[in-house]
Amino acid sequence: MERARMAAVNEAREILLESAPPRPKVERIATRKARGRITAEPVRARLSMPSYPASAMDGIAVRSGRTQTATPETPVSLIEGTDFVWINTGDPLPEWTDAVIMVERVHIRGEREVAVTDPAIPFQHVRQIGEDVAAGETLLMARVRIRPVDQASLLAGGVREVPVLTRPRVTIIPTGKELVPPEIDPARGEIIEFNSTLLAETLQEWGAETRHGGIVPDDPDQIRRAVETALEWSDLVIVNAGSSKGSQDFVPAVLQKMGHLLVHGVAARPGKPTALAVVEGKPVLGLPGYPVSAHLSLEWFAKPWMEAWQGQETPSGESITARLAEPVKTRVGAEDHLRVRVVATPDGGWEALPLFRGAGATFSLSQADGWLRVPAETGEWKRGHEVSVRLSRPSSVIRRRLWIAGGDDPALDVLVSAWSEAIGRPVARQATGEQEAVNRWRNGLCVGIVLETDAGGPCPALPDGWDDQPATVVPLGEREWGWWVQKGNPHGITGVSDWRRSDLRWILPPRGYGSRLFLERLAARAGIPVPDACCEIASCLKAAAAVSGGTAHAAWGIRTDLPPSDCWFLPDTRRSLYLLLSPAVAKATEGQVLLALLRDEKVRTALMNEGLELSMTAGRD
Ligand SMILES: Nc1nc2c(c(=O)[nH]1)N[C@H]1C(S)=C(S)[C@@H](COP(=O)(O)OP(=O)(O)OC[C@H]3O[C@@H](n4cnc5c(N)ncnc54)[C@H](O)[C@@H]3O)O[C@H]1N2
Ligand code: MOO
Repeated sequence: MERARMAAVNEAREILLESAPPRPKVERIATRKARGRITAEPVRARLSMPSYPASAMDGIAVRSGRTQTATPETPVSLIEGTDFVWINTGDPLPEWTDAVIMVERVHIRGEREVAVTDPAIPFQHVRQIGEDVAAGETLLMARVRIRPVDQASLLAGGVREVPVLTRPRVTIIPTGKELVPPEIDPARGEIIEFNSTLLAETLQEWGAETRHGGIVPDDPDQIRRAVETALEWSDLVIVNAGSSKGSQDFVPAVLQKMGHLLVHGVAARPGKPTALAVVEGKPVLGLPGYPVSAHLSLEWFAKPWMEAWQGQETPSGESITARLAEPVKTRVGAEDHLRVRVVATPDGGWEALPLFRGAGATFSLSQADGWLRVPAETGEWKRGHEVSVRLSRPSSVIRRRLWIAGGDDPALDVLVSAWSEAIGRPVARQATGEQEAVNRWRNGLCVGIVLETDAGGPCPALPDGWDDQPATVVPLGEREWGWWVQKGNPHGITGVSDWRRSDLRWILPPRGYGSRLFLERLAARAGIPVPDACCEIASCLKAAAAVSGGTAHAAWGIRTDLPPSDCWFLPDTRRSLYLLLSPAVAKATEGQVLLALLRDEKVRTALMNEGLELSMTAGRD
């Protein structure tokens, strides 16, 4: 097989557009169904609007000349039928009249007689024929994306059908023997097939018509047949997964045989194993299987191709300038695309927090606020470096969002969600270590932090707020902490004393987290070193899931009913949770609403169902 070149993303995009240029056709469709479609040619009005001289006000239609001498001192008397007729907004003007006087300025004199005290100007309050739209006027130019206001003006001009570009037809073929449709719960070794939904819905947002080509196993003949079938209907075909170097990755070779493989591999992470081909003059994109890689690759190649089809850009997210909350390290030689969460800073700026980089992390795509592109030649950016972030959510939504930082506790999602609903503002929770939470608080990057202490112990030290006032401390309640082990506790784990054993793997909270500091103190007291964690995980649900899958024998976490049923919880200790609210927010309505929610029976029950044993004083000052 001839080896296709590894190309820079920009270069690969140009090769694709040159080798498989889009060929849109024209169709006429009902104006009423044309929202979002692109005009194929200029569209002219067929009719004038209004099509007759119409009254713009409720009142009387008159001959303006009859009213010229009217003043408050010398009113002019008018007789119905001869000098005026009553008329309503939108009514046609009788031919012998040329002006309308509003009813508020008309003085009733008798049953058929009125008086006016101001002269009417010719054509006052009269909408002329074609005043809005004149027949023959160009209402829309070619290559305009039709909006509801455009549909209205087309219909006003009598244009019931409009010539538009056909929508590009795209078939998506997911490949992989491990894939099962989303309707089926996967068995071990199976994966829910969700990429085709991600790709199809995104393409539809950009204006494509999509079809699902059905899940195809990793078999060159079946992939080839699926592509052949798809090409009969489609303008563009996407084959998803099987584009890398595994023993089952047949897509590039199949495309090479069917047509011309233009590019295999782009200098970008994620998204590297992208294959671009032309078959029967149509583009066929082999997108990587990982969802983040597929999502990015779709943006790099399918989007510009669709933009070329439509002759215009697809509306896309804003770009902002943010400071990095952490240093970023990447390998030079390929551009990197990082998902980031964005936090508004008190000085009106933005901070960007890079998220987990795994290309399989679908959830982080949904959590992210935007993308950070690190150029191929950049290896490192320091904390505080100014970067450009392309947002995937409106900046106005991000700016209004309130943050709570601190250890991970799924019960808090109940509270945060109820709070967000009650105040009509987005609220987000960020799992961080204790020190990091306090730092974020001091820098005004969060309105509250959650800290834990020994049950019954004193309140946590009160860090000063960034406005140097003490925090409002809200005791939330107690939590049972312990070890998540495999069902039946086959390794007879009892707790910290087992840290001496060499046959066990442990998942511990990350360094600096309150729960980790607690374990470190426990170990020091018992004179045992903290073991090397096989992994450090902040989320107790993720930690328990990893234990159930056999990654580790035990994970430290809180009791909750949510983890997988094939895990057991061994209770160990009780810890208290405190919410520290910023002085400004505690005093404001937002804070008062939060305290009221903590007294609300429904919210209290929901929190207790999540395993948080609420303090009697939670929410009371
Ligand atoms: N030895 C190497 N291994 C890998 C390389 C490499 O260069 N050398 N590249 C890695 C990179 S980078 C990527 S990205 C992946 C992409 O590989 P494929 O395109 O061959 O995709 P698969 O291996 O078939 O799948 C990856 C992953 O994604 C899941 N998947 C696939 N399709 C779907 C779908 N429709 N919905 C949901 N999830 C899907 C699949 O089950 C796998 O878990 O290769 C690396 N390997
Ligand atoms: O390039 Mo792959 O797309 O990182 O995961």
